Amino acid sequence: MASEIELVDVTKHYPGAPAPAVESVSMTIPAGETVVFVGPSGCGKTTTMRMINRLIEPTSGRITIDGEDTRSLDPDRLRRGIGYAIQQAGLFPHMTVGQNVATVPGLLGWSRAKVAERVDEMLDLVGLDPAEHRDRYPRQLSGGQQQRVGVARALAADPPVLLMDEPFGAVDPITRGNLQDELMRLQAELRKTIVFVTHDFDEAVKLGDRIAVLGDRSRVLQYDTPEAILANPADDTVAGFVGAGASLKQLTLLRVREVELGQVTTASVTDDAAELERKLAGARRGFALLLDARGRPVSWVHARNPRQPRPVGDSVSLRSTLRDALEAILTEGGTAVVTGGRGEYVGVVEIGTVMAAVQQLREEHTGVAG
Ligand SMILES: Nc1ncnc2c1ncn2[C@@H]1O[C@H](COP(=O)(O)OP(=O)(O)OP(=O)(O)O)[C@@H](O)[C@H]1O
Repeated sequence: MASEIELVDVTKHYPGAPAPAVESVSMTIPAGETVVFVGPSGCGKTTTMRMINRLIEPTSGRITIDGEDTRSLDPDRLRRGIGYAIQQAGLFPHMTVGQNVATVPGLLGWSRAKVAERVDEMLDLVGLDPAEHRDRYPRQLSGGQQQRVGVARALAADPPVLLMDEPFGAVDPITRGNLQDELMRLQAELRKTIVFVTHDFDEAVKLGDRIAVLGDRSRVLQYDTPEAILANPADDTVAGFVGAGASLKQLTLLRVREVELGQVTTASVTDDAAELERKLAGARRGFALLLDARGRPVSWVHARNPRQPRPVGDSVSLRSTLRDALEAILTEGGTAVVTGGRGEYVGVVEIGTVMAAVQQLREEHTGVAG
């Protein structure tokens, strides 16, 4: 279940402030997509997001959820239908993890049994063992675990919309990466409409189906897919925000399975010396990849020096990103070996393939934007 959100000419002018914090923002957030608001500090991301659940009342303009004007709804009722997760989880410190997750179901008057069942289901969903964590207090959890509980609480009443304001801002980079992966896994299953605020463009690229790059007063500088924004930033401000390394970031969006794999000559570890020599003589580039009896890559062998094979180091799978493939190409000396589901050799990626993929993305998106 997911809902479309529409903002029409939405403005927020805080009382006494010389200028509006958000001015005349219009955008449609499609049902079931993750839209990331990204922009510099103070540009109005949080204000824009909080107007959706009316934690902040717009000064003017209209916000609808599935066509229904949010002003026509009771604010408390509206908020119970919208999950909300914030930086440092915002858990109630004097309540247990279980009680925190149970907040909205409790307000909605669910039976005790149904609430208890839901709490365990949610903790499980975010990767926390319910028996172990249910009765702890937030201070007894790590930062990353607290964020997980924050996400579990936001999802507890199965809301069609989820607002997330820098939810992973306060944890170390590795935990942050793990939490991002978890959110992507959850979203692939749940398909909520998620509005996610961050000032980290890389996080936006990773999580967003679309990114809204916001400028001063939440002006929408560009609203598009990560691929399109990386390939073709709308203006210099967006380009500055995309930052250095746009091509490398593009490579994180492409998977090895999406490009055409090359092939190298292969031989088997069970081949005798004569057979190996014959194969090497026929090898176009003077080397072959040795596979074990189950077809898994073992080592490289050169015609020049067939008795001294070099073990295959870094290989990638079909699910790996092209950025991982590039890393393997660089460490392996020109060719990344690609393996399938059972670790078997399926092909190779070479530098030309990677360059062609980036080039093609650029051409596609220049075409669209022009
Ligand atoms: N309650 C308030 N009263 C007056 N001004 C406010 C209030 N809340 C925010 N502002 C101002 O509105 C502007 C936008 O703030 P907002 O928090 O929406 O930006 P943001 O993009 O989310 O920033 P950050 O990334 O730093 O969290 C800022 O100039 C801020 O000072």
